[in-house]
Amino acid sequence: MSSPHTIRWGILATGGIAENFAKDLMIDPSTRSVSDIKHTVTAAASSSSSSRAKQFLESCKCPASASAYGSYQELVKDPNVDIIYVATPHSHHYQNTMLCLLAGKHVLCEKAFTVNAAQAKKLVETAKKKKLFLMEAVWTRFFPLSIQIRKMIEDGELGAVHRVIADLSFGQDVENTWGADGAKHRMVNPDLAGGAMLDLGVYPLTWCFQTLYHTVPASDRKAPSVLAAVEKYSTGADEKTSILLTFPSAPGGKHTAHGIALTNFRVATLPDGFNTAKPAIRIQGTKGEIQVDGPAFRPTHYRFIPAEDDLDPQVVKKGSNEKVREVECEIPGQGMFWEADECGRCIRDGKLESAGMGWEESIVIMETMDQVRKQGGVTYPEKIETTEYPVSL
Ligand SMILES: NC(=O)C1=CN([C@@H]2O[C@H](COP(=O)(O)OP(=O)(O)OC[C@H]3O[C@@H](n4cnc5c(N)ncnc54)[C@H](OP(=O)(O)O)[C@@H]3O)[C@@H](O)[C@H]2O)C=CC1
Ligand SMILES: O=C1OC[C@@H](O)[C@H](O)[C@H]1O
Repeated sequence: MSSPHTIRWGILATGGIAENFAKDLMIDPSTRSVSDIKHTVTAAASSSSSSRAKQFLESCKCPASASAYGSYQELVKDPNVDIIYVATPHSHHYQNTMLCLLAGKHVLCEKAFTVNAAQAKKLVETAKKKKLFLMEAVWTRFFPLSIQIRKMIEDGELGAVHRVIADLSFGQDVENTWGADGAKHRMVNPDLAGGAMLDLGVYPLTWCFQTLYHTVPASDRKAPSVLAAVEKYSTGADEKTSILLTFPSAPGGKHTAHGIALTNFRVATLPDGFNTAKPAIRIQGTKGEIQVDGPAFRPTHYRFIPAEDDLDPQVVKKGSNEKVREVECEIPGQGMFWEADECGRCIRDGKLESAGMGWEESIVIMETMDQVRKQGGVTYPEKIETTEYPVSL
């Protein structure tokens, strides 16, 4: 057996998700039955200070040899780094990712990829030109659960898929309840491209796209039409966003399908939290339905409910459907290592983009979100919408 390929990560920013990601990189891949890829963290950078970066590396139990930088500019020059994980707020993804690419580093950039589609296209153009790997960090797509569900759809187990309903809502009233500075929190602060859609809505959109778009042959994929209802906080960021997508060419035939993506900061997907075994996502086909229990970003359980032969609504049936299949997909850690493994394999194999979260699909999703924002009148400051580089934020 050949030895595993080791990928050397640099972590750009030291906030909440950077910590989860770096800790996942440190988990032995054999615990998830992976033997071809290994990860190490060789550097981290904080825009506040090198001591913050050092403290971060220590708390994530990264190797003692890892370098701690007090600026992102220093990190991108480190020759011991292969790929950089960008974990800043949405507003900064374009500038930070461009910095890495222009310095010759591969990049995994947190969701939402950018503020708008124009920025996403520029990053892709740059990665292509510089022959570098680039991927939006939609970790959920790389869970075995997501891969299994996409395969079931591709294999026709659901028949013709006509509707997907997906929700990720936190009833948190962020602006008013997250302390005196609640309105400045990255989730609702327009200066940081906050808002329910860019922060949470990407997950219900991911479920609509990975089931209704990704599962049809690439040559048949067509962008959906978009209808949105959007309500805003006093900050100007969206707090309730409901999106109705019509996909012209859905899996299982040449029919249309509706994708309904819901996100909301005032009410939760389930009022009793995320632990209840209730669906946050429903994928409905002519042969049956898959229900995925929430939360939409890190689901661990789904059930397949085959359609009854007799769907006559006049016939009232009692008792349980014995053909229902419950599937538990355990996650040994936070679950961010699967997207990291994908980056490692792509870099090892000289691929610039991942088949699981390809450039074109990230761009189509950003275009969808551009349309939602336009319909809902959500705007962000020009300096974070621009494709100019460099811009100081
Ligand atoms: N995949 C997932 O499950 C999750 C993804 N995310 C995504 O990750 C990104 C970061 O989110 P999260 O870690 O929760 O955010 P945090 O606020 O916890 O961290 C963001 C970090 O970005 C850096 N930063 C640079 N400039 C700024 C600025 N002007 N304001 C605030 N922070 C700045 C800071 O690090 P430093 O001082 O070290 O430079 C800061 O700690 C977002 O894109 C979010 O959507 C978030 C949560 C979960
Ligand atoms: O990506 C995310 O998923 C989990 C949420 O807690 C977080 O706010 C969001 O950014």
